[in-house]
Amino acid sequence: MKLEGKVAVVTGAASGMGKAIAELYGKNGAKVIVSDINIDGAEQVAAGILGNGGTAAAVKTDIAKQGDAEGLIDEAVNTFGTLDILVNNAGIMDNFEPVGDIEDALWEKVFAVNTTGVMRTMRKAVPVFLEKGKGVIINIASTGGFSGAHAGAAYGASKHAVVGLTKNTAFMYANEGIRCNAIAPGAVETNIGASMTGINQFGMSRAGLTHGLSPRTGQPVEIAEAALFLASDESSFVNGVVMPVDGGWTSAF
Ligand SMILES: NC(=O)C1=CN([C@@H]2O[C@H](COP(=O)(O)OP(=O)(O)OC[C@H]3O[C@@H](n4cnc5c(N)ncnc54)[C@H](O)[C@@H]3O)[C@@H](O)[C@H]2O)C=CC1
Ligand SMILES: CC(=O)C(C)=O
Repeated sequence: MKLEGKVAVVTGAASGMGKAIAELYGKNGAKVIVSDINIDGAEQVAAGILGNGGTAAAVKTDIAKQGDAEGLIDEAVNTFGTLDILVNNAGIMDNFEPVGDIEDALWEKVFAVNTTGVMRTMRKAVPVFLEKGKGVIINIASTGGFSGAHAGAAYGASKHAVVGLTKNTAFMYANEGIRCNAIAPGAVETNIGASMTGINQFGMSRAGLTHGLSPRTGQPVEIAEAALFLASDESSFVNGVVMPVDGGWTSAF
C-alpha cells in the first residue's frame, strides 16, 4: 500500500499504460481519478478498481480542450478533497511523417494532446501542491522524447517538449516539495496504433531502422511499476529525471 490515502489523477486511463497505472495505484491504496476521452472505457477501469476494494471515479476529459484539462483538476479536488499525484499519460501518435510531409492540422492535434494538455493540467495542479507543500507529477513522455528516430517529427517534437517541461518544472519547484519526473517508455503493447490515420511509409521505414534494435516489447504493467515508484515516497530524492523504461533499447544509442 505505497500510496495509501493519496489522491491521483491519471489521464488517458481507459487503455494501455494509463489503465495499468490507474489499476496499480488503486491496488496501492490511492483514490484514483480515471480520466479519458473514452468515458465508457474509463468507467470500466474505475469499476474494476472499485471491484477490487479500491476507490476510483471516472471523468470524461478531452485533454486537448482547455476547459476539460483544467476542470479535471477541479473535479479531483471536489471529489476526493485534494490532489497528491498527477500522471499525464494521455497521448496520440502521428503517422511517422518527416517534417516535409507534416500537415498543420495533425501537428496541432498532436501538440494539443501530447504537450499543451500536459502543461495545462500541471499549471492547474501546481497551486494545489504549493498550498500543501508537496505533490508529485509524472509525465509519460517516450524514448521519442530524446531520440529523433522513434516516430514522426510531430510526435518526437511533442515528446521532446514534454521532457523540457518536466525538467523545468522539477527545477523551478524543487524547494517547494514538488517532484516532477518523466517516464520514457520504449515500445509497449497498447492500443496506441489506433490513433494513427494513414502511415507515412518513408517515415516509418526510417524509424523502423531503430525499432529493429528494441530487444522486446513491454507490457503496460512494466511502465506502471515505474510510475508507482516515482509516485511513492521511495523516490523522494528523485526529481527531474527522464527514466527510460525500454528493456535496454536506448542503451544502444
Ligand atoms: N505504446 C507505446 O509504445 C508508447 C507509448 N508512449 C506514450 O504512452 C502514453 C500512453 O499511451 P498508450 O498506453 O500506448 O496508448 P493507448 O492508446 O492504449 O492509451 C491512450 C489513452 O489516451 C486516451 N486519449 C487519447 N486522446 C485523448 C484526449 N484528447 N483526451 C483524453 N484522453 C485521450 C485514449 O482514449 C486512450 O485511452 C502516451 O502518451 C504515448 O505517447 C510512449 C512511448 C511508447
Ligand atoms: C510510440 C512511441 O512512443 C514509441 C517510442 O514507440
